[in-house]
Amino acid sequence: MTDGDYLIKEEEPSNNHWEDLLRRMLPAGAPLPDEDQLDYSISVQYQPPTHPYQSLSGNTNPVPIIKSSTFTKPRKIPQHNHKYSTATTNLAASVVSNRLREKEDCIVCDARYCSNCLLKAMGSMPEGRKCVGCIGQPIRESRRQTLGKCSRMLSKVCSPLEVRQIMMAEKECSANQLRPEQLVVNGRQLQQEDMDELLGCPVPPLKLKPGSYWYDKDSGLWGQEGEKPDRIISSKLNVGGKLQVDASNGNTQVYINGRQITKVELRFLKLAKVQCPQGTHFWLYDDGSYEEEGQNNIKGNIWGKASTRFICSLFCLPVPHEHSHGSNNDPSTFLSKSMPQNLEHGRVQKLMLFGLEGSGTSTVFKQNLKLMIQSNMYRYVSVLLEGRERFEEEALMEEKPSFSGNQDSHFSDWLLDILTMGDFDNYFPAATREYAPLVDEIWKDPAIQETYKRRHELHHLPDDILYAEGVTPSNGLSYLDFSFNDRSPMSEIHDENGPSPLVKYQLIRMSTKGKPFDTCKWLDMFEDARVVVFCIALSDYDQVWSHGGNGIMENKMLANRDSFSSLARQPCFADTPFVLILNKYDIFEDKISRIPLTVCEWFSGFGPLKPQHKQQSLANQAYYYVAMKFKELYGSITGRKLFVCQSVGRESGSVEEALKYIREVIRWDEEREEDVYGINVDGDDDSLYTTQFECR
Ligand SMILES: Nc1nc2c(ncn2[C@@H]2O[C@H](COP(=O)(O)OP(=O)(O)OP(=O)(O)O)[C@@H](O)[C@H]2O)c(=O)[nH]1
Ligand SMILES: [Mg+2]
Repeated sequence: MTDGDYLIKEEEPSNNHWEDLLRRMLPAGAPLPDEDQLDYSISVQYQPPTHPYQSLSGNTNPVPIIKSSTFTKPRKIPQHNHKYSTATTNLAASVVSNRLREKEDCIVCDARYCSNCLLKAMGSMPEGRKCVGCIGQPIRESRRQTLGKCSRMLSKVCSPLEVRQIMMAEKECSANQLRPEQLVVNGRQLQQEDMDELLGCPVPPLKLKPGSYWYDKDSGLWGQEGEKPDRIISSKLNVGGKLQVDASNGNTQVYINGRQITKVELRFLKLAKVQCPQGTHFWLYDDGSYEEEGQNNIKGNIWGKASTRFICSLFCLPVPHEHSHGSNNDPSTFLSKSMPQNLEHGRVQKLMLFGLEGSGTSTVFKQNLKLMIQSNMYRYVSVLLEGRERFEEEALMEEKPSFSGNQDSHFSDWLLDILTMGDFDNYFPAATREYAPLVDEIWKDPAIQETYKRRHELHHLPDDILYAEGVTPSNGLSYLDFSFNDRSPMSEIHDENGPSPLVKYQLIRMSTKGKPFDTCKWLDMFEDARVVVFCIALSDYDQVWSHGGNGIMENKMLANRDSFSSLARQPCFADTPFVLILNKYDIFEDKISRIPLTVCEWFSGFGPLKPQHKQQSLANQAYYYVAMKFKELYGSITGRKLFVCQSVGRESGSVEEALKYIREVIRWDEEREEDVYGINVDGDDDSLYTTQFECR
């Protein structure tokens, strides 16, 4: 973008929309910062419009434009200054300004374009996001995952209808499809007509990558050559060669439709109470009914019970497509759909959570546990149960004493029983169940503990299981994995392939029991943290406490401040963004009218403005002030920007918003990194991110 572009914009009629929007987002009573001071990295509770996407797209000029009259000479708009950041509006509010800086790239040659050049370079996009010169050419394979997923920038440049058409074309036009010669099914390379049949069937294999696959025409089972089944597609397609007995590399001597099944499938069959001694040959039909070869007697239906579908999820085995069997509302369908997705993509973002005692850090952590545990609990359970079973088998074979040793607890047997009895709905009726006690109980099971001790022998076990090595929650360190299961209408306007892969996050809770961070040698272990989250109780401003139990009483907010500065100075977090959660907003709100904020000497400069409307409460102003104090402090130590949000630890919704805010911070930081590494190629010196370092 050139200065000329800004000149053009400056001639446009001034648009107060963004100012109004901003005013509503800022803490009530806070003055609209002057243009050189704009800084929205403070989250406030803001009610977004009901249709955030529409509210942005309906605006012909959604990017905030600063009135030119205040500039002495034409100059670049300091984009970084418009960074809205509210926890509650991860779309409408937080993204407005950096949209301008986004780039769209060609899915063939990777050339990148800013929003001004995009339409010129790509025209009407009959094959999706390709430069005009690249139309007709095959896409870059690495871009296949993103086909049909609208970027935020595109959704800004085009109308929703256009976006839909472009995305549809991008996904469906023939030039962008895999080419037949890239696929081998049951040992035979595909021809165009095979491809047409495979991709045109009612339930095609989604997200195909070039490679070799096996396909069981009778049941519809489909997998990668040498692997367990990965999904169930339409049956009876006339594609590929004959299914080979060793297609999935199984060694169980149990066969389904002529294929020797894998160990995990056998385990599943056993849990589903299917009798299958070695040497059994089954016929499995596409409706899930099965019989033993030559017996002409249907024995049951594999997918019939919710419990067996659930077990499939545990073992990452496919279940029939929801359109062909089962209902959308069935929780097990939900699980089975979401779970393999989560497992496929391994990147974990570590969030370090710190806070002095009593700041509500544990509450925030536990809320997150309740809120966010989805697939990970199942992953842990499944891997541990699997491991436990394996060790038990080995113990039996080697005639060692019983593996589980302790007969008192049979929790995992109990869990398996629930699963196989089919009444697990009583135990897991909804996705929002409180899993914490369950996790705890599984954790306490002696056999699981034993399995955990031998976890190095388990291949699929994530190394981050439940609690860190050698440190238990009582030592002040615990962690949990979660992912966000919400869908942003902006980033995924329509994705008929189902949800895109979820990013996994790991919330690591540290308690230093008031010890200064300089003395914590193990902090370096977490150098790769993606974000440092520091939790402070806002209501601490009038509290006194004894730091580290040394008997010296001091104001707790000052103790928080010192602890926070000590953390900000840690070299291992020199490049890690910091988010400050100002917790216990409810108590703060209640207290602030009775006890002035100025009782804390650090806040002696606080002078509330007279509220202009009802919602412009004193608490909001005081929150804003406290946030600014911490931001100044952080800026003076690190030269960087601190992100701040508020929360009420006891309210799960509030904690969820705070976590979403943290996710936005990670995204911004990622975008900033991209720019630091010079990935933007159109010569646009990007003030958004570079100046973030300068911003105080
Ligand atoms: N009213 C209110 N109470 C809260 C809030 N967050 C936490 N609490 C309560 O504050 C107390 C302290 O919270 P904890 O979760 O133990 O926080 P912590 O002391 O930092 O964590 P530990 O050091 O592990 O004990 C608990 O009684 C919580 O229920 C909040 O936002 N509002
Ligand atoms: Mg506590």
